Amino acid sequence: MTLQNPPVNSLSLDFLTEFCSALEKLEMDKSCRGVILTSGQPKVFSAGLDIMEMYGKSPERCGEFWRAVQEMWLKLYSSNMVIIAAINGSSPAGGCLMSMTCDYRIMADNPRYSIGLNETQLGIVAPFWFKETMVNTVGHRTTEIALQLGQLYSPTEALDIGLVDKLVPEDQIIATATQTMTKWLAVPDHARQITKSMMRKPTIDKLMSKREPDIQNFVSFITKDPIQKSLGLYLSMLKKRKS
Ligand SMILES: CCCCC/C=C\C/C=C\CC/C=C/CC(=O)SCCNC(=O)CCNC(=O)[C@H](O)C(C)(C)COP(=O)(O)OP(=O)(O)OC[C@H]1O[C@@H](n2cnc3c(N)ncnc32)[C@H](O)[C@@H]1OP(=O)(O)O
Repeated sequence: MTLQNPPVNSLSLDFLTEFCSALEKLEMDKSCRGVILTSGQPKVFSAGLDIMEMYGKSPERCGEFWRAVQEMWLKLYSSNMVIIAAINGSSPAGGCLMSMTCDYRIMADNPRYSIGLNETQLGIVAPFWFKETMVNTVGHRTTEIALQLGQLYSPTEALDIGLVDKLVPEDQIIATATQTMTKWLAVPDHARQITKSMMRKPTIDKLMSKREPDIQNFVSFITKDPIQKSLGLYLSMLKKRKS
């Protein structure tokens, strides 16, 4: 699957809805056992959640957006398929979350790229299921530091902490992902799927049992004046950086 939402593959409500529907089709297609997730945009895997969906929007719209974010996470994290992230660009925040739901992460070895959960840098807080996905990937202590600082890691640093599994030159990323897929698909599906579910079920069940309160929490947090102000400042910083 190639992410195509120019310019930076930000995860808007429309994009998430289309993504989930495409993933569901593949999930139901018995001939499809694995997916390589990559970006069709230069330099960026995904810029994370579309900040415009969280800024100046009505509570109803924010709730609808958050349900779509939950759905994307649930579909990816609980997929029966092998999902390999070919991270061919920067992957902050929601982009990092998306990568962490995959079974294996291969990143382009380019020091200009970065990956991590940088929410605190925007004045917002990574929800418990973002946090738990990171704990399940890199461990508790590393997550504690990463989340409080809102740390973005270079590919080499990300490899060091286990946030990604392999670095390769960018032009070899799909070939490496394909070779890796062959190795993963050599394992009998049922045994691998049960094992994957055993590892991830507690985190998935936790969100499933708290979906509505999690949406309420998000809406009440994101619509607060100081949070809106932080997001506004961050957006203008992003635009200014360009000029
Ligand atoms: C106890 C209480 C607990 C309560 C908890 C409850 C709920 C939790 C609440 C909130 C959690 C919300 C979680 C959010 C997670 C997220 O994903 S937030 C998004 C974070 N993303 C970022 O910080 C990335 C920002 N972007 C960049 O750093 C760069 O754009 C890039 C990705 C590195 C690419 O750089 P590049 O130079 O190639 O591109 P530009 O910077 O020039 O960008 C082009 C264009 O795109 C716009 N843009 C970039 N990122 C986003 C984005 N995420 N959303 C929307 N728009 C984006 C940028 O502004 C440019 O626009 P233009 O100037 O109009 O062209």
